[in-house]
Amino acid sequence: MTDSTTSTTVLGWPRQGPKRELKRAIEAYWAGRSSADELHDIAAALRADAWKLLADNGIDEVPTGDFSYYDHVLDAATMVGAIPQRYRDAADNDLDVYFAMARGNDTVAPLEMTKWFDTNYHYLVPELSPGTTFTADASRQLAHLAQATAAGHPARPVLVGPLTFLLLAKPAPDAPADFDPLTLLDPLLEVYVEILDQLQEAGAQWVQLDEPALVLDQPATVLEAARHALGRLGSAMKRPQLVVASYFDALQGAFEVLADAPVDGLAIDCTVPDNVTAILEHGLAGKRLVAGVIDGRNIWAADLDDRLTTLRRLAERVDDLVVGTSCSLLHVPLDAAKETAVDDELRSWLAFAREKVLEVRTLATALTDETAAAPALESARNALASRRASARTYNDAVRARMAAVTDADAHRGAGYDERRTLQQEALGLPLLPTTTIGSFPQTDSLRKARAALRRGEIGQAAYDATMRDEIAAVIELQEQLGLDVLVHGEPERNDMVQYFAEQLDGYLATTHGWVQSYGTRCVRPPIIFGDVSRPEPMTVRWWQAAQSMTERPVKGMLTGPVTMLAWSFVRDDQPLGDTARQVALALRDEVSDLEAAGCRVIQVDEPALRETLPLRESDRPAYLEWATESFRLATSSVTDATQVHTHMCYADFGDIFAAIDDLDADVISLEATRSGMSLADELKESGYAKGVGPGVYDIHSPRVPSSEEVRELLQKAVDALPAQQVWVNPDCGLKTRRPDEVRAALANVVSAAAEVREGLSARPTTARG
Ligand SMILES: Nc1nc2c(c(=O)[nH]1)N[C@@H](CNc1ccc(C(=O)N[C@@H](CCC(=O)N[C@@H](CCC(=O)N[C@@H](CCC(=O)O)C(=O)O)C(=O)O)C(=O)O)cc1)CN2
Ligand code: MET
Ligand SMILES: [Zn+2]
Repeated sequence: MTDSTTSTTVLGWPRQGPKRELKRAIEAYWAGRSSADELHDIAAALRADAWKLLADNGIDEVPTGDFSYYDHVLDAATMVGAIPQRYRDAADNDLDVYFAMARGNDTVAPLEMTKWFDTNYHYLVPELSPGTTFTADASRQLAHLAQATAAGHPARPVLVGPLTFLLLAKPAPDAPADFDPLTLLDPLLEVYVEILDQLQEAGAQWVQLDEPALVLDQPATVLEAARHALGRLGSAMKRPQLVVASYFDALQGAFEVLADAPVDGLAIDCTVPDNVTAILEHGLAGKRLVAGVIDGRNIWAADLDDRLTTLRRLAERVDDLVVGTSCSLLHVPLDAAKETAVDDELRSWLAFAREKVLEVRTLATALTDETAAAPALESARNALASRRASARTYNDAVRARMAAVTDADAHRGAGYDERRTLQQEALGLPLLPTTTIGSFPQTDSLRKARAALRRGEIGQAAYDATMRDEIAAVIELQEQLGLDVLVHGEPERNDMVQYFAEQLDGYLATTHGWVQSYGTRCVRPPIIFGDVSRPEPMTVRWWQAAQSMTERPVKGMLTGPVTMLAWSFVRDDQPLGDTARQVALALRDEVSDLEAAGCRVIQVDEPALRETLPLRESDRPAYLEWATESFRLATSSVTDATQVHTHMCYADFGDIFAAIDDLDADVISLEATRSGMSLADELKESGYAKGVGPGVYDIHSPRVPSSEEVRELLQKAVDALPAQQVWVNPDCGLKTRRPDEVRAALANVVSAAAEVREGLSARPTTARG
């Protein structure tokens, strides 16, 4: 960096590669089709390409160590030696121990996985206990740093910070339940000190410590711990300069802690106006500011004039200004220019990771030399003007319909008890009814058929026939297994959000826009660019096909409005609640059409309801209001005898039981296995009184649970809850599992349900059917 130009960086970068090469390499290693060395080579080449792309596009300092084989929180756990003994015993080399923690193996279940703040990225929850001894292992960080340095890139290792690490961790199974991981702060800090020493020794000028947990509502004790932690790291004898990064929301009280800390820089999310105000008001006491003015989480080309104004104001207040992204670009796809199926006008509105790098560069250039940046600023201005003026974002019919929505539209006719009676009459289900969450394995042959259709190698009729065959096989399997409420298996879906987005107006699906969701699993979040409506039925023919093959009820299967938003890139030009209502009305049409076709059980999945909950408590009531209302708007057109199901997975449901109740769904299935069915007690305490299926089969692991394991979990559920309330189902859909795993696991689920049912009928007082 020279004095005359403003420096640039990004807080992190997508890991999968332009063609998801990392995914393929890791899955090949898992399948025994390639060696660890082959995996390491492919990964190293992807890192080299990524850093070169950054450097070629004017990024001065590249992030390193954020490139993970599975998850950066798991990497942090490994780095500090927080590896529970059962994983050390479960494999004979470090890489396989790592993957055992991530996804389990034949001998051990994986760590719990949950959402990274309010994103669709998932991390593995570190397990800590009073006996945890931290040990430093910076080998990964050192190797990546050495690789970048050798390639000539100024590099900045990125580490999950010690506070966020502890705040995201949970007590190990053998720890006292009230054990607070924060009590381990001091020993953990000593390990960080050691790692910082090693990184400095290896030539790192700067290290980035990610502390996004500081944007959550934290009690004074945690802010005090933050002060203490940064004090300790800041006073380390030998260390690189430290930049502490926070993102996703306003820092509020934590701002002062950071501004006062004896560290050298702060990376602050400057897409949050409160954060900019705090910097302008209080300054940063001489620290470097990595100003995160480019949104790392959405895909709209930025208003560069507006961003430049912000940067100029910041530049007056801080001495050392670096232009950057608000967070890691992990959450956006790589390259909008690759979306050649999108017309030029629409594509000009988009900025994926590569385009965001160019925006960062343009802003930095403009700060010192506006003439040099003028052409880029001008083209950004044009793109923005074209989007703002476009008729494609506006639909009169949708607007008129939104305006006509009444309160009654968002409410069922009768109350739950009355509906329950009518539904039981219509469906005649046994006690502890068994069902699945919707998807059956997405096999290679299904994906190949879809790819062939896309390439024009087969026609629509042949494709549909393949899907019908699959539906027939899935229906037959469920009948053989003895499940009570069946599903068609979702073979036709590439993804539960993208599939619907492709059929809705106002939505744009991408071809190459992959974003990591967890481990090697990726999604292509579609883009809501305009008013949303449903031109024609989306699922009815698949449901009809399935129902024509069986006497048992088949669930209609849709993705709910909140999840459609949460797993898409959303408009930034209208309130989220308005977009949610538009999607809800489109889904309402589908719900009505399913019911008209004879469907009596309709599931509308809302797995993203919890993750979309604003990080700050003060923003939550308004969100929950529009979120629950839009779900009810989507589902309330049906008669009382039609059973509405919903489903949610991997979340702490504790803080949203009231909202779950507000959805007024007749039955909800929830993930519960990895937390050992502690959910059942929480449900009991909450007083939740509608149908509920706490999951008894962890579908995120290839492990097949034994019938005994399932029975124990289910027994816990019926011990806590009235049996007539309880449904039996896996934690989530089965699309990521292999057919043989699914058959074996579901057989155990069904037999466990039968055993528990039998046990209950031996004690008739607890089981009124
Ligand atoms: N959007 C979303 N978010 C979610 C979930 C979800 O289901 N959807 N579930 C939770 C967990 N997240 C998940 C995310 C992804 C996957 C997943 O299985 N993803 C698949 C891709 C799914 C997909 O889009 N499939 C397409 C494209 C498949 C593909 O890779 N095709 C090949 C070619 C086909 C071939 O020859 O194999 C290609 O395009 O290169 C299809 O089936 O049509 C993967 O990573 O492998 C599962 C769970 C939370 N968040
Ligand atoms: C991530 S929630 C998934 C729900 C969906 N119906 C499925 O089974 O795949
Ligand atoms: Zn799920």
